Amino acid sequence: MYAIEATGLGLRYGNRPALVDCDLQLPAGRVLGVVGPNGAGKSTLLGLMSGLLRPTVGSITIFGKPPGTTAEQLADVGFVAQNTPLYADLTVAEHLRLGAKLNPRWDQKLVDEYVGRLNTHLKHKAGQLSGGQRARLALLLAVAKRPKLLIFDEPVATLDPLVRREFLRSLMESVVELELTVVLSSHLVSDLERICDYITVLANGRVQLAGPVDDLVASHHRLIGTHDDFTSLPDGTEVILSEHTGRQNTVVVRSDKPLPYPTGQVSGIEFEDLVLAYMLRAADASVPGPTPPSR
Ligand SMILES: Nc1ncnc2c1ncn2[C@@H]1O[C@H](COP(=O)(O)OP(=O)(O)OP(=O)(O)O)[C@@H](O)[C@H]1O
Repeated sequence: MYAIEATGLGLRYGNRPALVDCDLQLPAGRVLGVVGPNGAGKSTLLGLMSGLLRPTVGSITIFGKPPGTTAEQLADVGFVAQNTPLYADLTVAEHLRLGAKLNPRWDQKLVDEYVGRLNTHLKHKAGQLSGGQRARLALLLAVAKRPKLLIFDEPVATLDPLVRREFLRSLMESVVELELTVVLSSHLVSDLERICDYITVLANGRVQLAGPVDDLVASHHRLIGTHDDFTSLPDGTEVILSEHTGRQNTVVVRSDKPLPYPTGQVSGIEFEDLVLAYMLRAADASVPGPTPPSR
């Protein structure tokens, strides 16, 4: 059974589609990064996973059950919305007491162990905390409810690079120690590369690319040469992006087979460039990009 399985998932706000025909399969214990430009549908997808939103079409299950339908299912999912929402007038201690009251699986032992890492006083109000302290408190509240799936919408967007690194490190520690499945959205592709083993690139409300990071990186290549070098590509090669500078032609292609070009003309592609290639293709296209088969 997958931790998350979505088939033909879609959601419209009125007449306006925000997410179209989304297929997704994420095994348990994995970390999925959801990336895409503003308005791509990331928050919509995460809202559907958490059960805050209901699909207009298609289906989604979390550990085999529709999200947000039973108390047990709600306890399975920890969701931290954009901007790590906390109660500004409540202290850190009050947040933790509230969490203990509201969550049947609350892990006080874990809280006692982790609370020192918040780097703040328990009497401080959430409104007085720095972005990094808020993010760490939101993470602690989310993991202490002992969910099986942890969902973060843009958890690090407002943090400086050092705090971001520290926050992501804490997150990864929790993932390993508590055997969590995690989904997080971000514009910061380099952060996602550090911690994700699965990726979904969204643009125009559609999945442009999805699957295990290592497989996707291995099946994409960069070709560099003149325009004439790549007029006919081997069967099964899909052109993702083609760019020209002067006489030089740079082409990003997808192919599961080795390509018959000399070293120097063909090379691997960095994760960040791969994601950007799909985002650029979707931005350039007058029609929405394809929804590739999920793995
Ligand atoms: N409550 C809403 N009512 C109407 N349209 C909405 C609503 N929420 C989102 N949308 C629209 O749905 C589309 C997808 O929005 P969504 O918030 O999922 O994108 P996103 O990728 O999370 O964007 P961002 O990176 O800016 O947070 C956008 O066109 C947005 O304007």
